[in-house]
Parts: sequence; structure tokens; C-alpha cells
Amino acid sequence: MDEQQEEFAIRVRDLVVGFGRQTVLDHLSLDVRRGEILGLVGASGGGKSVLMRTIIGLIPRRGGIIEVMGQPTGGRKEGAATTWGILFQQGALFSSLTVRQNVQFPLRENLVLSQELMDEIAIAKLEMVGLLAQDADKYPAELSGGMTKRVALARALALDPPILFLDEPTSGLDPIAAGDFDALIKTLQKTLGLTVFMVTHDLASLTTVCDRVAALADGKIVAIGPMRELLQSEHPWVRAYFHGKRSQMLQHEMR
Ligand SMILES: Nc1ncnc2c1ncn2[C@@H]1O[C@H](COP(=O)(O)OP(=O)(O)OP(=O)(O)O)[C@@H](O)[C@H]1O
Repeated sequence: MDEQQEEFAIRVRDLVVGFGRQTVLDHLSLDVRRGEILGLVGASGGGKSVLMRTIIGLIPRRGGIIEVMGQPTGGRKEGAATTWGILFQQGALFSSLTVRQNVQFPLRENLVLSQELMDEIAIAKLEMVGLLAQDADKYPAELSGGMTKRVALARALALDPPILFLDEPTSGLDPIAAGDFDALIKTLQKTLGLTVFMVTHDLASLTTVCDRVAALADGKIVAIGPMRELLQSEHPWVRAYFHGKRSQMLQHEMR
């Protein structure tokens, strides 16, 4: 593996993705460094979810190259579950399974382990995301929004993947729960050395947990860097996003 491959967890080059006549991603390039938390912002309907889903192989591409941990992804499915964990926006837990069974789901799908070991792993993962062993027998309907996200996170981390994809992780959470969740992501990044790719509109998350922020506009990454650099960007969409009335108000309150 050469030095460049070592440095990047995800490399995207000239990615083109579309549906019918619509081109959503238009020769998009992006590097995600190993061990960083990268936040992705963009207009609603601008293609953030499409980019994430294309990287993980759920949407086919029309052109371009995607490498994950130094390996081209071209349709490769095997090994995916151990390479990345995914937290979808609503948590997407299986409602008929308990918390424990939800966390164990990827283990059952990918490994052959004794029930005892799977129980131990499930409890360890739940504790890692700040839940208690007694939460393991609850059903998703019995959980708060914050707990649901934590269970989904425990499930995403069940196979110890080096990369974590988060789709608007703090949406639907109150500011305290959102702040706690952000802190948890930061702790996991530091303790596990995770690379985190996070789609978010949450200015607090962008400012407090993201090492870098990438802005998606017109199907391309038009700005990327630490938040303070994005705030200086001259790109019209980036300026409108971070310096519009609503953002200004929030940034002022965050000072
Ligand atoms: N499976 C699909 N089939 C057809 N069009 C799609 C499909 N998935 C996404 N699109 C289109 O691609 C565009 C980008 O959608 P995407 O969900 O990536 O936006 P987004 O940036 O994540 O938006 P939001 O912030 O509102 O979640 C939209 O115009 C959407 O209608």
C-alpha cells in the first residue's frame, strides 16, 4: 500500500451518479482522511445521501472511482460489513427484535459465534455507547429517540468497522441529547481510531466534532477544510449556507 492509500480511508475521483436524465453527482472528487470526522453539508436534495449510498454500494455509478481503505469498491459486497458501519437517519432498528437482538444482527449475518459470546459482545457495545445492560431486553418502541440512535450506533459498531457513516445523526434529538451524541461520536473516534463520514445540517455538530467539513453544491465538492476555513469560503452557496440569517443567528448564539 502506498503512502496516499495509507492516508485516506475513502478516495472518490470523478464520480458521476444520476437517475434518468438527472445528474446528481457530476465528476465529484473527495478524500476522507483516516481517523478524521468529516462533515458533509449541502442543499436539500443536493445529493448528500446519494453520495453516501454510492460509496457504500447501494446506488450504481455512471463513472468514476471509489476506493475504501485502499481497495476499489466496484460492486464488491464481501467484507463491506466489516469495513463500515452505517447509522441511517431514523435509526432503522428492527421493531420485532429486542435491543440485544438488533445489536447482534450483524454478528449473526457475518460470523459464527456462540450465543454466550454474542451476548457478551452486545452488552459491551451497548455500554460503549452509554446504554445499560438492562436496556438490552427492551424493544425499539420502548426507547427514546436518543436511545434509538445509540442502539443503532452499537449495531453499526458490532463488527468493529474502521469507518462509520452517519446520516444526520442528531436530527430529531433535543439540543442536550444531540450534544451528548456528538460527544459520544468524538469519544469513539478518539478511542477506536474511527474514521467518520457524517451528513449533517447541525451547525453545532459541524463546529464541535468535525475535523473538516465538505460542502456539496452543483454535484461537486466546492469547499473542504476545517470549519473556520469554510466560513471564509467565497463560494456563493457556501456563503449563503453559513452566512445566511439563520446561520448567523446560531453562530452568534454559539459564541
Ligand atoms: N433512488 C432514486 N431514484 C431517483 N432519484 C433519486 C433516488 N435517490 C435520490 N434521488 C434524487 O437525487 C437527488 C439527491 O437526493 P439526496 O437524497 O441525495 O439529497 P440530500 O442532499 O441527501 O437531501 P436532504 O438534505 O433533503 O436529505 C434528489 O433530486 C432525489 O430526488
